Amino acid sequence: MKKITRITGLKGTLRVPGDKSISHRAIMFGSLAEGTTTIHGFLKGADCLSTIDCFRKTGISIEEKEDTIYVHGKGLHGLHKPEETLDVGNSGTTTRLISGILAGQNFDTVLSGDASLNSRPMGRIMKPLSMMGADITSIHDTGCAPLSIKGRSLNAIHYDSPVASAQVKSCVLLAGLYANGKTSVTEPALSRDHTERMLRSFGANIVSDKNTCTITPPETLHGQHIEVPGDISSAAFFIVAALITPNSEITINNVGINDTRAGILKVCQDMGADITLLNAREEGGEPVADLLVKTSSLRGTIVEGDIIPALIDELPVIALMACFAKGQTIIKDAHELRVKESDRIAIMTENLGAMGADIIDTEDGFIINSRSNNTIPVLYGTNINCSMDHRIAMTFAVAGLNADGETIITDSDCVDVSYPGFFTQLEQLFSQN
Ligand SMILES: O=C(O)C1=C[C@@H](OP(=O)(O)O)[C@@H](O)[C@H](O)C1
Ligand SMILES: C=C(OP(=O)(O)O)C(=O)O
Repeated sequence: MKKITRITGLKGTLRVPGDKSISHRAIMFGSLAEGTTTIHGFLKGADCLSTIDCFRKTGISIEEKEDTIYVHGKGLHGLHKPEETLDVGNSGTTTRLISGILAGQNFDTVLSGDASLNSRPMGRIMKPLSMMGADITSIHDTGCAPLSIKGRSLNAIHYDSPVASAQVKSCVLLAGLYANGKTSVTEPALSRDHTERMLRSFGANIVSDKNTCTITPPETLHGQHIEVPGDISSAAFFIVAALITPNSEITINNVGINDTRAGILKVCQDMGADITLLNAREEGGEPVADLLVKTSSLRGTIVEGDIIPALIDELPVIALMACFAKGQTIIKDAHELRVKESDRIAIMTENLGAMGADIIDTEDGFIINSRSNNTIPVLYGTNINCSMDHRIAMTFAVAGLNADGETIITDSDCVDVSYPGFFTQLEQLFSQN
C-alpha cells in the first residue's frame, strides 16, 4: 500500500529500467539461437522473470553475473519438454509469443498464468496457429489460458490480423520459424517492431513492407549481444509527472524512442509539452535518446487511428495528462485497452472520476474535459482500486502528486510487473527540491 500526497516539483536525472518487450524477446530468441546471448540492461520485472522461468523449464540455462544475463541457447530444435505447467504469471507477451514457439516443437506443453492473465483473450493467437496446423486449445473452453499446446510440424500461411498487436504478429512469425515455407502477417496498423529488428540481428530473413512482414525459416539463429534501452512505457510516468507538476524539470537518460513505440512523444508535442530530445543515437539496433522534460501548459488533443499501437500502454497516463490540459481531449480507436491486465478504459474512468476529473468512457476510449477554465484542475485524493494492474497503479501515483489530500494505492506492489523500484525513483525526484 502507498499513500501519495501533493508535491511542489520534480527535479533531477534518472534512468528507467530496460524495455520490457525487448527483454522478453532477448531471452526467447537467445534460447533458440546457437551459442550464448548476452543481455545488458535486462528488465528484472516479474513479467520478464516469467519468461526466464518458462525457458529454464524447457531446458535452457540462463545465468546472471554482474548485471549481465547469459542465455546459453540450444538452437531452434534444442528445447525439451517441461516437466510441469509453464507459469506465465501476469504476462500476455510471454504467453502469446511462447505459444508460437511451442506450437512447432516435438513435445506437448500446458501454459497457465494468474487470474488476470487467464481471463485475457487467446483466440487471437489460437486462430492463426490453428491455420498453420497447430494443435492449441483453451483447456476450459473459455478462449483463454490455461492453454494446451501439442507440438507438431507447421504449415506456412499468410495471416491478415484483425488487430494491430505485436503479440499476435510475433506469435505467428515465431511459429513461422518452424513452418514449411514463408509465413507473413499483415496488420491493420503497424505495431511495435522489436521482433522483426531483433530476429534479423540473430540472422533470420524477415522482410517488412508497410504493415506486412514475411519470415523465411532460417537454418539457425546465432547468439547476440543485446543492449536493452530504457523502456519508454516506464519513462511515460515520469514524462507526464514532470509535465503536469508545477516547477518540474527532469532528464530521463537512455530512453528507447523507436517510432513504433514513441507515440506518446508526438501526443505530448501536439498538447504543447516542453520536451527536448538530447543525444539521439542508435544502440543495439534501436533508436535511443535522453529526454529533458519541463512543466508545461498543455492543451487538449485527439488521439486516434494508426498512432494507437505506438502508445497503447501509455494511454492510461495520457488520460491523466489530459485532465491537466486546457479544453477537451478525445481518445478513440483504443478498444484494445479493454483486454489488458484490467479493462483499462473502465478502471481509468472509475478512478479518475472518483478523484473529481471530468471523464467519460466510450466503447473505445475516453472523452476528458478540463474541470474549469483554470489550467490546473483540482483532483482529490481517494482510495484507488487498481485491480493489480501495474500501469494503473503507476498512473495514480502520478495523479496523487497533483491531488489535494491523500491518494491511497492499495495494490501498489503490482508495479513490480514492469517497474521494480518505481516508487523509490519517484521519491528521489521530489527529495531533491
Ligand atoms: O509485444 C509486446 O511486447 C507487447 C505488445 C502490446 O500488446 P498487444 O500486442 O496485445 O497490443 C503491449 O500492450 C504489451 O505491453 C507488450
Ligand atoms: C499489456 C501489458 O503487458 P502484457 O500484455 O505483456 O501483459 C503491459 O505491460 O501494459
